[in-house]
Amino acid sequence: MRKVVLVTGASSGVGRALCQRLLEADDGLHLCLACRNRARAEAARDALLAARPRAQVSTVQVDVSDLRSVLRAARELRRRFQRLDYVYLNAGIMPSPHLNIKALFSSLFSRRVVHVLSTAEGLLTQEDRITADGLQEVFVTNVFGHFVLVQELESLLCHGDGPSRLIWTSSRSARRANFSLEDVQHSSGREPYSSSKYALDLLSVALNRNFNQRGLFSSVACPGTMLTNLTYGILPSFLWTLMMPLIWLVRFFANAFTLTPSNGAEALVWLFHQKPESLNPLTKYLSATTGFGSNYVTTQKMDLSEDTAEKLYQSLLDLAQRVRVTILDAD
Ligand SMILES: NC(=O)C1=CN([C@@H]2O[C@H](COP(=O)(O)OP(=O)(O)OC[C@H]3O[C@@H](n4cnc5c(N)ncnc54)[C@H](OP(=O)(O)O)[C@@H]3O)[C@@H](O)[C@H]2O)C=CC1
Ligand SMILES: CC(C)=CCC[C@@H](C)[C@H]1CC[C@H]2C3=C(CC[C@]12C)[C@@]1(C)CCC(=O)C[C@@H]1CC3
Repeated sequence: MRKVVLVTGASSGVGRALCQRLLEADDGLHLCLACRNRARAEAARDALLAARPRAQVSTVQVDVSDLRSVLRAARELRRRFQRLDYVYLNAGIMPSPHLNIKALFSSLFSRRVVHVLSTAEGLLTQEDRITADGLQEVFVTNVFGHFVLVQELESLLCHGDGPSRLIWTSSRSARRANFSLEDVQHSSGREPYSSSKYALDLLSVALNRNFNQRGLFSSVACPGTMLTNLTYGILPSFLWTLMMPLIWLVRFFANAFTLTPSNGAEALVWLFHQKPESLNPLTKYLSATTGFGSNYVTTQKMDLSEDTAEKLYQSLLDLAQRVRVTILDAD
């Protein structure tokens, strides 16, 4: 039977490159591209099939920031499939980023330069907004919409017939100091992106605790810094092009500059090939590229407590319950 792999945010960037690399490794897969824009999803599907005609590629429309759309997509997936072997929870946003140029320059002359250039600590803030469901957009897109999707797909993921896998696209910029259990949506801070990535690291740990016995395993990967629509929102493409000689030099010291989405997909593809029991739930798997352009996977112990992970999980369960009631009342 063909393995079924669902990828959110498959229409561009690392999600699209991941699909291409998965089919290069095994064109006997069924890939389902979960995208918010139908035309971009179809274009990605056509390009994948042109390169691998033997593969099966389908699309499903989902806007993970809109919970009605998530419920609709999950219903459609339950209708189409009996099981999902892998779900890549990859769609993500960083809206209206502001790069602190002064902090960037001073970091270039500090001893923490490699750390700052790998994590963007102290360099970036964002403007968040509230969605029609009354939730913070970065939180709902990067974390909560995916959480509700996983809940809705439970019957396809916990089927008792071998393990299923969740693989989250996190980030090296996930930072404990930017997350608070009292404000899980980061409604009162200026670093919602970092907070959301830290929240999904916690969530992955909690999902392992609650679902491993039922055959569902969750992992967290970071693709490194790549040139995608997300990073072109931070600086325009011509500036990236101008900085490229400097970045190639920096890459000899900072392995996080994977630069292309295909390089960035390294850890996500590597995880696909691993036995879930062999993975550490408290480890983040990082794509890395050497100064000479070779890709490899490295690991980082996540800076979190299992107690906080469980508390976040419980608060997301509560929130999901409340939101469902509101949606059902309105319909
Ligand atoms: N670029 C980088 O350096 C890094 C990126 N990441 C993470 O990688 C992931 C992919 O980003 P990347 O490839 O860089 O950027 P892209 O902007 O190229 O890709 C983001 C993908 O998410 C989709 N998406 C965004 N919002 C929604 C939504 N509401 N519903 C459904 N899909 C949505 C986009 O769809 P559409 O095509 O319609 O816009 C797109 O396919 C993100 O989670 C990001 O945080 C992590 C570390 C570094
Ligand atoms: C000289 C040089 C390397 C300049 C680049 C400066 C900045 C534009 C980058 C430095 C650290 C980068 C970074 C990201 C974006 C680009 C930088 C701020 C991310 C925030 C992209 C999305 C992530 O998930 C994490 C990345 C951390 C590092």
